Amino acid sequence: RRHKFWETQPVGQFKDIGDTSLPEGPIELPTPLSEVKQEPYNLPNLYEWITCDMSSEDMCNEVFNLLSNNYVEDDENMFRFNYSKEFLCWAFQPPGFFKSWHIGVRVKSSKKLVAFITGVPARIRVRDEVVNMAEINFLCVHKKLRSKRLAPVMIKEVTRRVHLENIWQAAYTAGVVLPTPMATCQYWHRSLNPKKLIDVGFSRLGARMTMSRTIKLYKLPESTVTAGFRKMELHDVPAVTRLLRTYLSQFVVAPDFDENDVEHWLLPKENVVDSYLVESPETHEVTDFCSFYTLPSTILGNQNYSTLTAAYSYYNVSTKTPLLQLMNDALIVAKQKDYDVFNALDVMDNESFLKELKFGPGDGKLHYYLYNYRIRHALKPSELGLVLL
Ligand SMILES: COc1cccc(CC(=N)NC(=O)c2cccnc2OC2CCNCC2)c1
Repeated sequence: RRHKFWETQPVGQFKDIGDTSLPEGPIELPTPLSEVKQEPYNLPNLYEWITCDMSSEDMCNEVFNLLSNNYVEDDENMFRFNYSKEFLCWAFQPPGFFKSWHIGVRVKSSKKLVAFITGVPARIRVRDEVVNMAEINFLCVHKKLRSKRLAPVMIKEVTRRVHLENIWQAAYTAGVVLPTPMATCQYWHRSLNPKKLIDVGFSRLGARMTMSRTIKLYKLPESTVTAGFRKMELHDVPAVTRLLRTYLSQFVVAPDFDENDVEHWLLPKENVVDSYLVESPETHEVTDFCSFYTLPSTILGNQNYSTLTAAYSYYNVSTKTPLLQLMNDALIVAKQKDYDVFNALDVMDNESFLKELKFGPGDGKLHYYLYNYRIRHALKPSELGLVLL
């Protein structure tokens, strides 16, 4: 019964791998809006759809609580993502967002929220085509309702609502292999608080290593080293947009950010996203940029700690400061802000600094997917310029 659902969907199928006769691009053509199913898909009897209005505090709380207790855990079920409420409100409401793409499932009787899925609009370039897509994320079914086949109907419903907005492609990631990854990335972790990471079982003491030797190994300077390194501010949006668009143009798949997108996704927001840039002291030109987003994890079953604070590498551009030095300054800032760990994928040019900055490989992979868009060969991570939350 592997992939019974995905075999029915317009995605690259395993049987098509290597079939060079199939053209790159959309798999199915758009249908006239009048032919898109007008009413929601049927849910099992006890459940009903709800469109989640994330501008409502109560709704934000319900979504936060569902995800906090039921969203993605690591392979050993020791940690669970714990996105903050302000992070979720930010993630769901970028420029041009559609409320109808914030989809929940309630129990009819109790009105309890038991499942969720979101889409946000994104212009994503694939080679030289800019495609209007939906970024699908935060698919979550309550632990008690797993294997009731709710996920396929939720995916079909968000697809239907995306089609109603005349959008026919999507991008998503998963820790599992589905038909068919457009890229498969390795994740890496850089310890900032090695003692806590070892205490909670995130890391293990290296062979022939003592704790004090390990703490010394990961020690970072108290302050950043690059002249002109500072937090990004609103007036930097045009310069950062130019820098980012030029940098991302080299990748096969990357967001087509404009100034509105940069203002939303990259302007620093407390406890959500941090962005820094290098402004040349001589010319006042913005030459480099680095950013990370804040995604804590609940530590499941540890007496001394309840939360792992993690920074996730977002978009980084180096044109003058060596990327190694720029990212070391990002580590220094993350340590100053008391993060426990700094995570990164081996996408873009990240491979060039991971080992040297003492990142260790994680125990899993993150697979990237496109919906209704065929890429002839899976991309190398270094060809991918897209980071999803
Ligand atoms: C440490 O706490 C965890 C809690 C849940 C899962 C994992 C492992 C994992 N699955 N990690 C990643 O997917 C990951 C590792 C490095 C960078 N980005 C990542 O995922 C991002 C992007 C995809 N959506 C989730 C966050 C770790």
